[in-house]
Amino acid sequence: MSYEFLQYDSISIFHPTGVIRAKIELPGSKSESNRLLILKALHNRELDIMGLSESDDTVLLQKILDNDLKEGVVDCQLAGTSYRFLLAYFASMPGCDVLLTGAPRMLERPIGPLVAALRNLGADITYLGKDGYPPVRIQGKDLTEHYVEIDGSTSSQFISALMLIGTKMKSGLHIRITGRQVSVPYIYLTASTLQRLGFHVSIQLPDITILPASIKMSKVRVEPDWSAASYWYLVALLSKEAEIFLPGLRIPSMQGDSALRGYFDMLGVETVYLGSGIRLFRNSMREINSEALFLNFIDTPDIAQTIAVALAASGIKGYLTGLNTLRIKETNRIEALVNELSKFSVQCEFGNDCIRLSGGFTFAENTLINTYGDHRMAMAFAPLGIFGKIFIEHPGVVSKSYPNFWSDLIHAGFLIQET
Ligand SMILES: O=C(O)C1=C[C@@H](OP(=O)(O)O)[C@@H](O)[C@H](O)C1
Ligand SMILES: C=C(OP(=O)(O)O)C(=O)O
Repeated sequence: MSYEFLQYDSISIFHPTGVIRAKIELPGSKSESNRLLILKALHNRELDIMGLSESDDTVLLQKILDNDLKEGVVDCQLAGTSYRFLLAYFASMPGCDVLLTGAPRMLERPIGPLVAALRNLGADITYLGKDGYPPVRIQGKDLTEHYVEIDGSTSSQFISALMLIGTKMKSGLHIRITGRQVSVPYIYLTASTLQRLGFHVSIQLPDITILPASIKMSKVRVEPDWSAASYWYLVALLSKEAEIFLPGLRIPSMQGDSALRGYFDMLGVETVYLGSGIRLFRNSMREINSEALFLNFIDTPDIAQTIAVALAASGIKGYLTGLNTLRIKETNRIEALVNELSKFSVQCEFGNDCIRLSGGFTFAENTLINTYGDHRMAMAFAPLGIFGKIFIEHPGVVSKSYPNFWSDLIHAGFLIQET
C-alpha cells in the first residue's frame, strides 16, 4: 500500500484525457469494521476480520482495543464513530477508569443523548469540559438495567453504540428511540452485523431488542466501503468515457450509502453487478428531463457532498434536504460545500438542514479547494480535476477514511503533483 501525497500542504490534480478505465480496490467499510472491532473486543478476541478498513479511524480504534487499556487517557482524534462506540464500551467495562478525549473538532461534536442513556443504565460518566461534549471521564461498571430510552435525532451512532454493548449485558437490552431518528440505515447495518455473527436482534422502530449471546463465527469479511465508491461514481459521471470496476461491492448491500447507485443512475452512470463486484459505465445518452431534483439525505449523510458536486458540475438544479447532521460532522459540511461550490459560480442558498443549488457552474482552472479538515470535502471535489487543473489543500485529510485515495486516482490516469 503506498499512501502518497498525505504529507503535503497542497497538490494539483488533473486528468489529461478524461477517459477512465480502471480497476479500483476500495478500502473496507469503515462502519462495518468499527462495529466488528468492538464486537471482537467484547466477545471473542480470536475473531478473524478480513478486509478491515485501513482508515485512520479504524486503525486507531483497533490499536486502542488491542491495548486492552483499563486506565489512562484515550485519544480518539477525529474519529466520531470510534469515540461514540468507545464511550459505551468503556462505560460497560467494570474496573476501567478512562479519560476519553479527541481532537479539537471532536470536542465540538455532541454526545449528550448517549451519555444520558448510559447514565440511565447505571454508567458513571463525568463531563470534564462542556456538558454534552467530550472529554469525559468514564468509570466502567456492570450495567444492570435492561431498558433505555434515547433521543435519536442527533446521531445514529448513539443507538449503534448501545446495541453493541447490549450483546454483553446480562439480560440484553431493550432500546426505545425518541425523537426523529437520523441515519437509520446505520442502525440496520449494526443489526445485520450482529445477526451475521449469531446474535439475536429484533428491530421494530422505535424499538430495538438485543439478546445476550456469544459469537458463533471465527471469520468474517468486511464489504468494501460504499461511501468511498461514491467518489468513483462522480469520476465516471464527469468523465468523457468511463468503465470502472470496483471489486467486492455487493448488491444489495447493508451499507445505506449503496443508495447512491440510484442517484447516479438518474444522472447517467450505470451500475452492473457482476457477483465479484460492480462495474460503472458512463451513459452519455442519458438526459435528465427534470427542472430540479429534490433529494433527501437524512438516511445517507456521508454521500451528500458527492451528490452536491455531481449536481452542480452537471448543471442540474437541486434542492438537497435532510442535511441536519452535516453541521456536526468533521466540519460544518453545509457551509464548507457552499463556500467551495461558489468558487465555480454555482448559485447556492442554504439553511440549517438544506442547500438549494440554482445552477450556474463554470469550471475555473487553478481553483484551490479548501478542505476544512474534512476527508469528504477533498474527495468530493477532487474529481473536478477531470475538467482541468485544480488544487486541493491538505490532501492528507483523506486518510481518515481512504488513505489510498490519491494513489488510486493516479492509477486511474490522474496526474497529481505536490505544490
Ligand atoms: O455508524 C456509523 O458507522 C456512521 C453513522 C453516521 O453518523 P450519524 O449517525 O451521526 O449521522 C455516518 O455519518 C458516519 O460516517 C458513520
Ligand atoms: C462523519 C463521518 O465519520 P465519524 O462520524 O465517524 O467521524 C464520516 O466518515 O463522514
